[in-house]
Amino acid sequence: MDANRILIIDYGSQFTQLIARRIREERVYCEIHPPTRSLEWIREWAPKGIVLSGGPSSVYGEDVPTADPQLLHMGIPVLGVCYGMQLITHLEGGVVERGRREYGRAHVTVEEGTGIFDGFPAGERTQVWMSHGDHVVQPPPGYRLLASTEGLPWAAFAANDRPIYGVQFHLEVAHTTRGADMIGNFVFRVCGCEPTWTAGSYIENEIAKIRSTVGDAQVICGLSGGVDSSVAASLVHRAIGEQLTCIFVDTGLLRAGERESVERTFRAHMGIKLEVVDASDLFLDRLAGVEDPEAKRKIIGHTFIDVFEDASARLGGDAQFLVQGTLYPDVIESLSVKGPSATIKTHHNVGGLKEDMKFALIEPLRELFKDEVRQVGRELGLPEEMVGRHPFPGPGLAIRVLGAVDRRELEVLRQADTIYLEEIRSAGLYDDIWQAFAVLLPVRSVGVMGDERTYENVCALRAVTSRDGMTADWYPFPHDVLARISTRIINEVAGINRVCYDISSKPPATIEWE
Ligand SMILES: Nc1ncnc2c1ncn2[C@@H]1O[C@H](COP(=O)(O)OP(=O)(O)OP(=O)(O)O)[C@@H](O)[C@H]1O
Ligand SMILES: O=c1[nH]c(=O)c2[nH+]cn([C@@H]3O[C@H](COP(=O)(O)O)[C@@H](O)[C@H]3O)c2[nH]1
Ligand SMILES: NC(=O)CC[C@H](N)C(=O)O
Ligand SMILES: [Mg+2]
Repeated sequence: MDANRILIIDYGSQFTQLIARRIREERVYCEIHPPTRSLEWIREWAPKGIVLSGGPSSVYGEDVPTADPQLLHMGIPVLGVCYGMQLITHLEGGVVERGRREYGRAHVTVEEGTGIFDGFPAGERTQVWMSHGDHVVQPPPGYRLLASTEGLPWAAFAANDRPIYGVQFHLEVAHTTRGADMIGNFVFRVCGCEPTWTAGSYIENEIAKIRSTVGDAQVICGLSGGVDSSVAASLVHRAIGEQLTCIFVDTGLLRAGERESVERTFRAHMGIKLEVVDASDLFLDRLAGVEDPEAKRKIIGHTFIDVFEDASARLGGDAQFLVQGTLYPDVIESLSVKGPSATIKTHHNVGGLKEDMKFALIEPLRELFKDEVRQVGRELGLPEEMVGRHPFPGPGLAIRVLGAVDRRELEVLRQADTIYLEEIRSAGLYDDIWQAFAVLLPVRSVGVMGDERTYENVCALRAVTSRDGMTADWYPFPHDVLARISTRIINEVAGINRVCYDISSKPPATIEWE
């Protein structure tokens, strides 16, 4: 286990994940946990430093998340960001006041170039990003000023006798120009971490963990052909070899030709036992008439597990473990166990699991972001055609045919999606885009084709750029490419007479429509 690790306590800020990203970019391992973790738990976890995130609450509010005041006296360095700084102030006897809301760009002047400002000359003015309504008016006794802005006398402070720091601004966002320097200073200079967190060290740790968990039991892996499950399978295979069998489920919700292409690539590159199960009737029957997106997701999650249990019994083995390619964002967005962040949607492989499932889960990528998984995949020697694939969600086309799903609509969407991706590839844009897909809307519009009136479905196209799927922006296609895609879909796909392009970012939208 990596001894160089930082604990992030999540007070519910939309930027908490970014703090984790920035720390990992410095090659230091970190995890996000809720404010309810006890001091004993923290001592056991043994972080070299603790970051208290921002959050929507006010320290004087009722029932607001807090911390044990002893947290600041454990001998572990602490950095409070925004709400985190206000909380330190409150716990240590300073004063926080409401008023003077400030959002966006500001400039701090560094008073003292030490600690997190190491290497900043005193008097340096640097751009930061603010998002707060409360602020520190009087620091706790024994704290001194590190930085201020024109309107904000206490923009950053430090305790005199302990490595405790607070910043009112968000050093984790890209708009804080020297935020990475400040985070680097905290983890290396203040906490004394080493930059040991690499894909290679991660693989070694995980292999050891998997071996000791599994022993000589049989293991199955839900393999979708996507990046995450391929990397997970390859990692587990390295750990336990022939004890692993992969199961690819044809859900009836896959894209055109997907089953064949996954089988082909996997058999060519992986050398792992593979079972292909056709469960399309089961999935489609259970989904018949179901309109609500969350209900659809839960049915799909349960059905996956039923199919895995069935396949495991048929294979004669009593597999005790199920490997899934679950990632950190799946977990963060599905559950609120990690803290006060809200449930956005139930990813089929997390919140959608059956309660009485007979497998124990092995999820070696559960703490990683997508781009980190790609790095691990490259390190494991997987081909670029697997590692560079756009993500495709387990619930597949069921969350892209909006509302109730049937075979006819799935087929219409499949045709549109194929054309869309063909054109993206032939324009050479596949690798510039993080994820692209078509959505079939349950809306019909009037058109005219060859002098005949048509009354058919609308198709929406989505393409986004992103780094880890947590935030995303719409992709600015060249207009001629959009024009070609639209013409081809309307001309070639019976059932669609209008094409729209989705220009929403995440947040406030999400990448998928359901
Ligand atoms: N058709 C499928 N057959 C078997 N398992 C599946 C299938 N689809 C999804 N899964 C399981 O659900 C997990 C989560 O799916 P998800 O789409 O997030 O990951 P992925 O498919 O492995 O990678 P990617 O995000 O690149 O598509 C997968 O890692 C896999 O374990
Ligand atoms: O395996 C999955 N099971 C799911 O239930 C699921 N829901 C969304 N996604 C994928 O996750 C990323 C973020 O999607 P959203 O912005 O729509 O939440 C995007 O890449 C989505 O395609 C899923 N993947
Ligand atoms: N982003 C934050 O952490 C905000 C903290 C606090 N609620 C404020 O408005 O000042
Ligand atoms: Mg997938």
